[in-house]
Amino acid sequence: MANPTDQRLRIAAARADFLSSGHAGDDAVSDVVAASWKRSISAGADLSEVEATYHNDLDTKSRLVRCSEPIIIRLREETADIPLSIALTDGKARILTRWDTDQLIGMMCDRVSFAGGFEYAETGVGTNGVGTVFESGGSIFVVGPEHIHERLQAFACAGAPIRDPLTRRVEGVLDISALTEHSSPLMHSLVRSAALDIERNLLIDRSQCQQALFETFVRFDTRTRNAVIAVGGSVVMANAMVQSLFDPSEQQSIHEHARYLMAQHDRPVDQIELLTGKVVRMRGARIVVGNDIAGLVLELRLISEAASMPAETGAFEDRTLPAVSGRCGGRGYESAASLRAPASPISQGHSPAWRRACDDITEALRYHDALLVMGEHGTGKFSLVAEIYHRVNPGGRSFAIDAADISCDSYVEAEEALKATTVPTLYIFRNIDNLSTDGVERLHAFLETLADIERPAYVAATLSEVNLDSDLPFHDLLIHFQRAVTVPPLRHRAEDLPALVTQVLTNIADRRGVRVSLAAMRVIRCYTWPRNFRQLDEALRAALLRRPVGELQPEDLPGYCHGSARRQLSGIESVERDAIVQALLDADGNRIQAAAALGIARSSLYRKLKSYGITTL
Ligand SMILES: Nc1ncnc2c1ncn2[C@@H]1O[C@H](COP(=O)(O)OP(=O)(O)OP(=O)(O)O)[C@@H](O)[C@H]1O
Repeated sequence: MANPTDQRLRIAAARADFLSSGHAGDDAVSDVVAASWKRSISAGADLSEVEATYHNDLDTKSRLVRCSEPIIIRLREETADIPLSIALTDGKARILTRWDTDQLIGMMCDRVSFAGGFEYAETGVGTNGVGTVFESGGSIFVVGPEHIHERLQAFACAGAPIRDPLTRRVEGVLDISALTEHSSPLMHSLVRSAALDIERNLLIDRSQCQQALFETFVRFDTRTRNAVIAVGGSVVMANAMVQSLFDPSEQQSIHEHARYLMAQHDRPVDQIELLTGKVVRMRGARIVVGNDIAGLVLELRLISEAASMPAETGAFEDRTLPAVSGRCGGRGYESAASLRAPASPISQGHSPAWRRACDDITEALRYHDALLVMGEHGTGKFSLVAEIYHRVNPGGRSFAIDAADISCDSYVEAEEALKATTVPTLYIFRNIDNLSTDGVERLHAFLETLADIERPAYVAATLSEVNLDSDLPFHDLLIHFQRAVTVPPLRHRAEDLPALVTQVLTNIADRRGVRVSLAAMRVIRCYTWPRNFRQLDEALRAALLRRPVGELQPEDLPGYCHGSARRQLSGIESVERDAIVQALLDADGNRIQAAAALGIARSSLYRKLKSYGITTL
């Protein structure tokens, strides 16, 4: 066996050859290292400057950190005599925590930005004990000149992937780094066995979540004769009463609604009407383990067997969308002709959360309660309130006033005109979370005047739920409202989606014979639609440009529909995701061909597919 110094000299020579000729030589370095050098160079890594990007949005209290901590503490104790740095990264090669057994190695690591918050992906830093693990999918020991980057050559780094025990997805990397003169091949074994121990802890933690869910389910089940369900992750449990009271499609709707409640902040208490007319009251508990929501256990009471569905037709014949929309900015008022009414009533829909929102809005308008309508952008908050109002008050009028208009000077004039209306009128203030302090004061004064005048006035305001936890000025207005309703996002209306797609298609391609194929509908169902109706509308319009008549296919839909990434993608990421979707479509879904066409390693392609949530191709 060659001594370590000779071996490092051979590697240094191979690296120099590679940099001048592009070939890694025959056997001085392993195939994994040679492939990493090639990737690093083609990614354009600068070999003289460490380009580790800094991130300040890391989750340092994650399940991974929690499960890793005891193992890392043990590792630190076992290696206390050797100058080492032990680092843990998240699933994007970003360093979450680093522990040093010696000050000097800590300082050396700081100098090359191997520290909390920095990203050690191959694209920025070249071959290393973190990024190369993500690219190769396996553990690695990178010593001295095997680092393609000059400034990392003083180090020896052993890295091992930490996989989720059930999905096998790489959740992070455990890395042990030392100066080359202090390194030993044992570092590689140490890091692998510690990573396995962390995986074991992840498994125990997951089963703790399931255990907590199961125990709460059993507790509920023993203290009641009612139906009880538990949902969490991929688990669904139900007692015998659920089976005898509800058929499979009703159970499906209940599960869907339970998952919706799980994502809400309020106590899980609700009453819903199922498609079959059964009215179900649900009340339960959210199970939290550490920072994670493990699931929801609900006790279900059947309130009535076949309550009639709220009238959706008939009374709707003379429905008009907002009769008048107030606009200011020098243009005075204009008719709401631009607010195009969908071909059929918006309030039609069978998802329990949607039915619930419709019923609550109807009730609030009947009782003249000032109403806050919350939900994501584009869920149809405004259109729904306007539609229900015109159904409840067939002769009534409505004014829609946007936050931006309240903040502008000509609002004073608009305000006077609004107050002069004598017929029953609904005032809908849109997106009040966007109001400035000045706008809030104006609206506050207007709402106070409205409360004093003696004529039928209805008030509703829309806002985006994400801003509820903020300290934005609109909070001062909340005293004017008696009721709050949440309009669910499209992704929580799975059973309504086919009808909604048809509705949007009818709006935009009225008389053309256009349908959506089953495969395209599958893609639409899988996507999360963060901008809801507006995005669905855009996606279907884009699809119609590709196929103006006939049956829309998956490939007609924009690239992003093929992913389910929940996070907001940057501009570059969106371009990359679209290129990947196109390459996969061109290659008929063949990953090897698509990777070759894109010029990236197959492992990189798989990683990107996961990161962008591309699953339907
Ligand atoms: N059921 C539906 N079918 C078809 N189109 C709909 C439906 N509901 C809403 N839309 C359309 O979706 C778009 C967004 O609706 P709306 O403005 O009512 O949503 P919003 O939640 O108030 O949005 P924002 O929060 O962004 O103000 C509108 O163009 C509207 O016509």
